[in-house]
Amino acid sequence: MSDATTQPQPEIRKGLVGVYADVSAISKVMPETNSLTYRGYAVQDLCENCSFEEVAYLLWNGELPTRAQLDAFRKEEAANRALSPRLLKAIEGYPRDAHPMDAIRTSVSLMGMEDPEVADVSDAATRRKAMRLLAKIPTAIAAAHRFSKGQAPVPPDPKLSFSENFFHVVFGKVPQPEVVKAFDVSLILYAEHTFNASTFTARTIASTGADIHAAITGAIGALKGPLHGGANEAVMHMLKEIGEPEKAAAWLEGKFDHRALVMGFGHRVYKSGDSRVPTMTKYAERMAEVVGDRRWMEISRILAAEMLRRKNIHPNLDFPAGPAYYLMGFEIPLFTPIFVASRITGWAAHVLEQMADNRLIRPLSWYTGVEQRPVVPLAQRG
Ligand SMILES: CC(=O)SCCNC(=O)CCNC(=O)[C@H](O)C(C)(C)COP(=O)(O)OP(=O)(O)OC[C@H]1O[C@@H](n2cnc3c(N)ncnc32)[C@H](O)[C@@H]1OP(=O)(O)O
Ligand SMILES: O=C([O-])CC(=O)C(=O)O
Repeated sequence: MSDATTQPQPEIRKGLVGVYADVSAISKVMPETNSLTYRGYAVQDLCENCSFEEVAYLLWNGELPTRAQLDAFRKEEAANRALSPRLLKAIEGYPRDAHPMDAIRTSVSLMGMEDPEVADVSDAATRRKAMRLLAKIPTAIAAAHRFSKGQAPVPPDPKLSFSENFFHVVFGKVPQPEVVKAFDVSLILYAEHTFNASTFTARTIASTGADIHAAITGAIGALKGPLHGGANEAVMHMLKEIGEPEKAAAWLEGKFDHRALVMGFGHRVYKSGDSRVPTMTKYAERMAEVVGDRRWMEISRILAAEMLRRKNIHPNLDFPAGPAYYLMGFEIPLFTPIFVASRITGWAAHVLEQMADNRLIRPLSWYTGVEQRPVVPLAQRG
């Protein structure tokens, strides 16, 4: 019998809208004030005063590092950046046209098979594995990207900061400090955001007792979707499709006519503005000045104003991040992998938190299918 024939249907919150699934001490989203804190620090404050490495340390340890703690953290991260020759060879063998998100998902899965502590799900081993993932993910993203273009990978440089090294492994050079700072800020803004879909995926996988590589592989799969992390790529495709500021309003009107989604707008939790957008927009504007191309920010400005006026919908972080990465010189398919390189910090913090006080995540479904019925043997099914 279907559940519906025996009992009244309980309240079902489709998409788990508004459901508190657990407690967490990592970050807090306050939609009523459009604000976000990591371990009690406002994200804007962290962006102006800290490096991405300090924020990674904060997310994993609960406190900002002292100078000595930061030096040790940086040293360990830098020392773990290289990939094994076997992993590099596997990456070289990926299909040339594979999406970089599929490539990094597969690379993280392979890192798990190679990791000497893969089966150890203790807190200490999971922290060491999180560090190895943080360090190796940029190298793996860049290697797949370069192989796909017929270029040799650039070995990571342990003397460079996390953000400098990201540019180094992708392009073979580090841009001016202003560009590196804008990139570092984007990583801080992308690092953590409570129980979003990919983080919840990571926690669900960790709740089964599986290891962090399994959890992060699943999280990357969840992040790829255009309703989540994939939106930063979709935003840039949209801006390029519009092409010129004069065409933005008419283009949007066409979307309204078809009730289509406009990428980079809307959010499950923030309904009156994403806390991270003003900071990211400021740095995207700086990139437009550095590059001397205001077109994308001008189109963005018109879209944001019209979306607000016509639909009362605000942009989310992916909206300014897309053009910022484009202006920094990244190819569009690298945008969501950059999100991975940052969010590994938040994901790992949640995996550790889930493991520290675990209960298997297993909700219920309300059955609405056909009534129970006998199996008709194959010979009698016609
Ligand atoms: C880093 C991140 O992951 S941020 C999210 C990135 N994703 C995107 O930018 C994709 C575009 N946005 C969306 O698809 C949605 O806003 C989501 C998935 C982010 C949030 O979805 P929900 O919380 O389910 O929003 P919900 O569907 O309730 O939206 C309320 C109304 O606004 C509309 N709406 C929401 N976002 C958009 C949008 N981007 N374009 C047009 N209309 C929108 C919905 O259609 C809905 O209208 P209705 O009441 O007439 O049906
Ligand atoms: O919180 C969400 O649902 C999506 C988001 O903004 C993020 O993961 O950064």
